[in-house]
Amino acid sequence: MIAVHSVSDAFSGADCTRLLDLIAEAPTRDAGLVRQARDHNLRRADLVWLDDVEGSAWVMDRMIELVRHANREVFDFDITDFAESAQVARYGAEREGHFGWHSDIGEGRLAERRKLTIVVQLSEAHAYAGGDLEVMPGANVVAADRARGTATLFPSFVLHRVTPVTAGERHSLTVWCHGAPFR
Ligand SMILES: O=C(O)CCC(=O)C(=O)O
Ligand SMILES: [Fe+2]
Repeated sequence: MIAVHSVSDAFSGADCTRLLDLIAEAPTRDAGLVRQARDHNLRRADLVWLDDVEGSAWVMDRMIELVRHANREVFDFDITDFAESAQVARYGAEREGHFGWHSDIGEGRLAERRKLTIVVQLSEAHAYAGGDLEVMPGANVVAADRARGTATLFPSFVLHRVTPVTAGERHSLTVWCHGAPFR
């Protein structure tokens, strides 16, 4: 089923703060830890992979529970694993952080097996202007709920984007679920 599914309060405000604090403490000078997206026209964001962040295992535990429910109730996809690290992205107004229209299913051993994408809003909605996550499950564009702690789930093949941040900064958590290719 092609759907955009929203779960409010997937994370509490305290959870969001705890995760952002972990990221802030991470040794960002380690070149392997904070990576820049390569094509700056498509994407401008700073990325941290949670696999590199000590003490963040609880985040994936929560995501697994969330997906278990959502997949049973809404998607019913064949999901077998979480083959990639979760990612925290920061989109800042200083360079109009954004991510153009794209599908998460791409070339590559892992990206081609993506089935479900989950994005959690880690910032307060009023902490930034622009920075809307927009999803296009059909002819219409659906704007994700900006409320902090809300999780937005959609099939990974569905086009989506993050509009440029024009003030403040937006943090998001993205997790992918994997399985046999769609057929
Ligand atoms: O930050 C977001 O809201 C979306 C991130 C995204 O689309 C991705 O990492 O593929
Ligand atoms: Fe994406």
